Formats: sequence, structure tokens, C-alpha cells
Amino acid sequence: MSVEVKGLTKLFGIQKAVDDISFAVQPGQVLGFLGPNGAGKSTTMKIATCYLPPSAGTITINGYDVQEAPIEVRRNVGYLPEHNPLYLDMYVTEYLTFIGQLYGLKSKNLKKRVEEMVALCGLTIERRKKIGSLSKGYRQRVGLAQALIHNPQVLILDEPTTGLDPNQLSEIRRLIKQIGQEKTVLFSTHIMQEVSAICDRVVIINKGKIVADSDVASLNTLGQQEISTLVEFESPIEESLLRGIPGVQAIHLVKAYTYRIISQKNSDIRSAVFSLAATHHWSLVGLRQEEHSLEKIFQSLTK
Ligand SMILES: Nc1ncnc2c1ncn2[C@@H]1O[C@H](COP(=O)(O)OP(=O)(O)OP(=O)(O)O)[C@@H](O)[C@H]1O
Repeated sequence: MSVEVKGLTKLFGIQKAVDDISFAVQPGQVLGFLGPNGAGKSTTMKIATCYLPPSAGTITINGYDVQEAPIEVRRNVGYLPEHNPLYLDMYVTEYLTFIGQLYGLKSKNLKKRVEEMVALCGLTIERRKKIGSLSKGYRQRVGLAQALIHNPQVLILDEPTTGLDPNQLSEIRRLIKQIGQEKTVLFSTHIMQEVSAICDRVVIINKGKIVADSDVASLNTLGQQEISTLVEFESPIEESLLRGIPGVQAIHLVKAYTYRIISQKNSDIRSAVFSLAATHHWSLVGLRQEEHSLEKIFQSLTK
């Protein structure tokens, strides 16, 4: 496991910012860590990168415990903090060289790594500028480059797309996706769409507790108590037979010969509807599960 969080709790005074959470990120996975403001995302990430000690529980990075082996953890992890602290008076390559030196990179290897990061993060045109003169999107690229300079296996990115315009946003998302092909990425956001655009998996946290842990492919069914299926026929059918399908809870007529069938969570009725239509020679012209908007799902899980 690249990142393993077990029974993690963090107290600030009497406030439980993180309350006994556990999850793991597999090697090569991009995990979206989603939650509203104040949910405990940054706190978890600061513990994973040795900036804060846990009150209870553990985090291991590539098998190294944040409290027992902080130096190894730092070697194995690259971190882009929420507010991306950069030295604004430094030039881009000067800064990356400086960060590389802090990680112990030397001479030829250091120069090569800086060049590689400049190219990977799309900084070639801006490389000779002072960081203070860069746009927010380019500063984020510098932040990503510094997080990657020592070639860590695990990348932890705290809300890397906040405040970007739509063009920069899609560029940074594309870059994170590209980086995610080689690294394990734990990436926080409060935008549900971002998770479906970039991640393989999502963990949703609210008030310090995990409320969902799911594949991105199943995001649309998260937190839903029922499934809604829209079924459209060409001519009249016998509605009572639809009611007999196991799991069906209610049927609403949407318009002539078109029904919205509500069934229990985890009961996909589409193949049963299809078989019924075939048996009775009903002309089935539409059959699809309705998707819930990602905002609604997020709200239902974190309200
Ligand atoms: N150093 C601290 N001292 C006291 N309380 C803190 C400290 N750091 C965080 N908290 C509190 O812990 C809770 C979780 O904060 P955290 O920054 O982890 O949330 P978050 O999910 O990252 O939120 P956001 O999306 O707004 O960045 C908040 O209520 C916050 O006020």
C-alpha cells in the first residue's frame, strides 16, 4: 500500500478535526480526498507529510510510519500545500534548484532533474521569470515541480486547483492526470466534478469522519437510497407486470408509454425489464438508469 491511514484522530484542544478515519491508497492510484470546508482534509495531509503529529492512529507512506520514520516519509512523498508557499523573489529554475539541493540532489543529477521538471510541468516559457511575476496557474506548476523534484513515489496535493481560471484549471487537471500515470496521488478538493475528471477513487470526509469510500465509476450511486430507471415503450404495455419485477418500489408515468421506475438501492432492474419486454413482445425504445447530479450526491453525504 502506498498510503495507509489507520484510526487517525487529530485534536485541536477539544475539537476533533479528524475523527478515527481509515483508508488506503494503492500504488499508482489517484485518490480524490473530498469534503466541504473544515472537513479535516488539510489536517490529514499535514499529518501524512509530517507537518503535524497525529493525536491517535497512524499514517504510513510506502510502509514508513510518519512518527517513527519521518525522514523516510519525506523522501517518499512530494507535497503541494494548500496555499503553495513559494519564494516570490526567486527565479523559477533557481527555486527548483534550491529545493532539489534541500533534498540532497547534486550537480549533474540536480540540473537534469530541474530540466525534466520544467518540461513536465510546462514551465519552459516561464523558466527565466521571477516566481512573483507568474500567474496563479504557473505558480501551481512551480508548486507541482517542487513537489516532484526528488522523484517521490507518492504525491500529496492540497486543493491544487483552487482559484484557477477555467483554462488553467483544465491544464492543471491534465497535468495531475499525467503525473498520476506514474505516481500515487492523494489529492484534495471540494469539487465533485474534479474527482470524476481526475481520480480513480474517492474518499469523502465530513466533520472529521469518512462518509464514503468508492470507485469513481460508482460515484453516481453514492448515498442514494434508491435507483431511478427511465423505461420507454412504443405502444401500451401491462404496467402491473413491471410492478412484479423484484426490487421495484414505485412506478410513475412520465408521459405516454414512458415510466420512471424506482427500485431499491443495489437492484439494477434493466435486464429484467428487457426480458419482460422480449417475452411479451413489447417494443422497448428506451431503457436507462438516471444519474443524480454530483452536487446533489455531495450535498446528501455532507449536509
Ligand atoms: N492549527 C489549528 N488549530 C486549531 N484548529 C485547527 C487548526 N488547523 C485546523 N483546525 C480546525 O480543524 C478543522 C479541520 O480543518 P482542515 O483545515 O483540516 O479542513 P479542510 O477540510 O482542509 O478545509 P478547507 O477545505 O476549508 O481547506 C477546522 O475546523 C479547522 O478550523
